[in-house]
Amino acid sequence: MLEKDLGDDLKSVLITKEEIDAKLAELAAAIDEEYAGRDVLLVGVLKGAVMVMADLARALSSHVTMDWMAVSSYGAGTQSSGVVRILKDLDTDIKGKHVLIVEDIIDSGLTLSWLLSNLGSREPASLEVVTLLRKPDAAKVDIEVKWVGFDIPNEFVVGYGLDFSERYRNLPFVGTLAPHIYGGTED
Ligand SMILES: O=P(O)(O)OC[C@H]1O[C@H](OP(=O)(O)OP(=O)(O)O)[C@H](O)[C@@H]1O
Ligand code: HPA
Ligand SMILES: [Mg+2]
Repeated sequence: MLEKDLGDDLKSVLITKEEIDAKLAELAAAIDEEYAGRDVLLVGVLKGAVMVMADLARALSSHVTMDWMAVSSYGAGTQSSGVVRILKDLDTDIKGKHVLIVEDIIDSGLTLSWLLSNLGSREPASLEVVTLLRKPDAAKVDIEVKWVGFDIPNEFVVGYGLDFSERYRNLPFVGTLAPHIYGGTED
């Protein structure tokens, strides 16, 4: 799957496109069951969640609407700064709506923890989270997440929406970055 001419930028493929597709179908079935007969507003967290949102939304049978929020805590680095900034707010008033936050990754959990309290204060009827990836060993805050695709090791990953300095988002799989790209040490 390295046909996109990545040279030696990647250390390994962690999750293949086929594994992502199968997992999203599984998550979509569980989400459809939970929201049966109810409208759900999917809130995608830009930019990383674009691929998850696009593929998950198409796998759902529920009536959904979509909105987007852009926040940033990483800038160009590989460590969360912990300081969350709103770059784009929702267009929708979520009061009384069933809101499902769609994320690509929960790493330290700081972004999501902040989002949950921010969106929670807007009085949605319900507020849940679906994330494709989570790094349990990197958690700095405890968050309850209803739907998790894959728990992964505490390594910086790219692809399927995830970037390093805005690159690699368009890879169809999730891979780990070679240390020489981000200045880490070989192991
Ligand atoms: O759990 P945390 O340590 O807070 O990290 C998770 C967040 O970091 C990434 O976003 P980023 O700020 O890099 O923006 P991007 O989606 O535009 O790349 C990712 O998409 C999550 O939103
Ligand atoms: O491992 C990661 N890769 C890319 N972006 C991220 N944002 C949080 N963690 C990561
Ligand atoms: Mg990023």
